[in-house]
Amino acid sequence: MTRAGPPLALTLGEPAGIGPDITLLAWQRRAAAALPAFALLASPDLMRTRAKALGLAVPIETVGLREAAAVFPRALPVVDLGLPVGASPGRPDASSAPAAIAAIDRAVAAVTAGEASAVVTNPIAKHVLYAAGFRQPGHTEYLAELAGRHAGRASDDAPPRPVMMLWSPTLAVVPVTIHVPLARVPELVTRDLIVATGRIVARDLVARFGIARPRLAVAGLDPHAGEGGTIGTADRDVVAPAVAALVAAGIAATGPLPADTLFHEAARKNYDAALCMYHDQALIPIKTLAFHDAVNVTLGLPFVRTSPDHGTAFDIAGTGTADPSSLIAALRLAARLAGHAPAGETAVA
Ligand SMILES: NC(=O)C1=CN([C@@H]2O[C@H](COP(=O)(O)OP(=O)(O)OC[C@H]3O[C@@H](n4cnc5c(N)ncnc54)[C@H](O)[C@@H]3O)[C@@H](O)[C@H]2O)C=CC1
Ligand SMILES: NCC(=O)COP(=O)(O)O
Repeated sequence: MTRAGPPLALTLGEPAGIGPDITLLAWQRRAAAALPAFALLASPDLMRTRAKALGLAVPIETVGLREAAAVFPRALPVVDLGLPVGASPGRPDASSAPAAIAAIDRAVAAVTAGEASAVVTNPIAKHVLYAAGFRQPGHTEYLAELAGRHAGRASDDAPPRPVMMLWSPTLAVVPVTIHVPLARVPELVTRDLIVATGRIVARDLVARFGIARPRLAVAGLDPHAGEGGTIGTADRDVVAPAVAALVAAGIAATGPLPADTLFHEAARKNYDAALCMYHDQALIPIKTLAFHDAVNVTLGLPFVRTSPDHGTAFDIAGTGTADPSSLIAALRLAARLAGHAPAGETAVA
């Protein structure tokens, strides 16, 4: 259960959602799940109130990041952000948005300074943060912005390009476009975007996941991958040239492949990750096959970030029915990708 090195930094997320619930439940299962030490960046009062409401006997200690790993075996270590958190379960309140954002900021500062080994985020409600002025579509893009800000102190490099991957032992998928309206997907799916995304995925599958020669399956955009240009031309004119460019770059990419037959059991044996053209093309299959095992991993960052695959689940927050499995998987995967696997576990692939 214990691990060497600094703790994982776990963010507050949306306090009216199930983030506090699954955090308490994950800590309770720390021994059975062989969890690495983590520190929650949140309000200790919020966590005490939620633990009481759920009837969970979870001791909560307010700590600094340096003490978190030592405290973790006996109590849930919480780093107090010192910001008000007023939302109650199932009733999001924009006044909590600054605390949710501050937790992400603090987690990135900690991992950049070596005080945390990786960032694990609890789910945020995007519309709540948008209402409070948050300008990025989600964590994925905001983490890249923060990484760029930290790097910017030392270099003039462009901010990193973040790539969302949903990973599970059963399937890994990458949405090439993420939180955009479906109507805009055809204009946003460009050859350059597919190639840049594929290159980052291939690089990080080698570097972080230890897959020597990753195989990428690239889904077509249109039905039957365009049926040779007779059901749309995007697959012939955009996706196929992108796959050719990836192959020319030495990456084992195939496609465009019809998306409707890409995810059945036999097909999944042919690739390590599927590049999909839009959010639901990627997330529907993995959430159907592996809702409680899948983890959201951001590739392309200079640090490790994982998250549960699900959202805030306002409908069940504070009821005691939230399942912490995906958060547990996210904590375990973060430790493994950061090179701090619990004893006996090293490989990810
Ligand atoms: N990484 C992140 O920050 C993410 C945030 N979201 C946000 O979550 C909010 C709600 O999104 P929805 O589409 O409703 O998806 P959701 O994942 O929050 O909920 C969908 C359904 O799954 C159930 N569910 C989710 N997680 C569960 C768990 N751990 N145990 C048991 N049941 C669970 C919920 O009760 C609900 O019925 C949105 O505002 C969205 O922006 C969504 C996905 C990821
Ligand atoms: N649907 C996935 C999702 O919303 C996760 O987004 P992010 O906050 O991790 O960028």
